[in-house]
Amino acid sequence: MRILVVTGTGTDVGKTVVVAAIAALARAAGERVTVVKPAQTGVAPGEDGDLAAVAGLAGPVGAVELARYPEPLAPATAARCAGTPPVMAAEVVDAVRAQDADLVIVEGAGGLLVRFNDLAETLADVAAGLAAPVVLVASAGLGVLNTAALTAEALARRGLTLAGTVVGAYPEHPDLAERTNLDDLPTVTAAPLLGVLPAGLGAASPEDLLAAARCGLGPVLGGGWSPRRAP
Ligand SMILES: Nc1ncnc2c1ncn2[C@@H]1O[C@H](COP(=O)(O)OP(=O)(O)OP(=O)(O)O)[C@@H](O)[C@H]1O
Ligand SMILES: C[C@H](N)[C@H](N)CCCCCC(=O)O
Ligand SMILES: [Mg+2]
Repeated sequence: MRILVVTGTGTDVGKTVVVAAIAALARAAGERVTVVKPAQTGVAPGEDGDLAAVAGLAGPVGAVELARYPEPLAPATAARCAGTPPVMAAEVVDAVRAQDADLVIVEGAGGLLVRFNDLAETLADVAAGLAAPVVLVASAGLGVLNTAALTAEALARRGLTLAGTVVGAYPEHPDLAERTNLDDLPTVTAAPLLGVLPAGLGAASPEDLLAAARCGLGPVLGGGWSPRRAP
């Protein structure tokens, strides 16, 4: 079973779309895919969260959501507000390891060091517990070089592997920063740019999502990149 941890340079940068694109490619290759969302915030009980979005974009996948909090906040804060138990990194690790799938993709909430609980556990602890590589989903525009570099540094400090960066929502008419960022992201993260997905895919059909994934991520996935096998 391969495991991939997906984080972002922030919230709303296209992590869910990138998760769906990777899941669609894996499904098209005949793989059984499960997506794990440790903590879904900002969504009420019964409403569609990120896992429903992934299923709508990528087709049927295994889906595991360990906790849901209605306030649109970091999971630790949202759990405190709700007065319900927070998610612990060890339970995320256990839930991932319990899956019967060829590929398990774990999507964090917001960026890497957003806290799951008041013990200051984050997605970085989950990646460490799983010895899994991390994919960084980056925003496209001015400001991302700093947040991408900070994320890469935080991963390196913890001995975690940054598989590379994917720009989650690239505009049709990029400005100067959006164009030059494609050159600079690999430099400031010391990791490859794995792909670029066009903006607007959140509303795409499964067919269009798969086509965009093949163009925007397929050459990388087909070119030998693969998540490290879990121990
Ligand atoms: N179903 C959808 N229809 C239209 N737009 C969408 C849809 N889902 C996401 N988007 C848009 O795509 C962009 C990226 O959203 P996405 O949910 O992938 O971000 P994220 O990085 O996963 O955020 P989070 O930290 O909340 O998980 C946002 O601008 C969002 O408004
Ligand atoms: C509600 C939102 N869409 C995310 N799920 C949570 C993002 C938390 C970000 C916290 C922060 O970095 O300040
Ligand atoms: Mg998301």
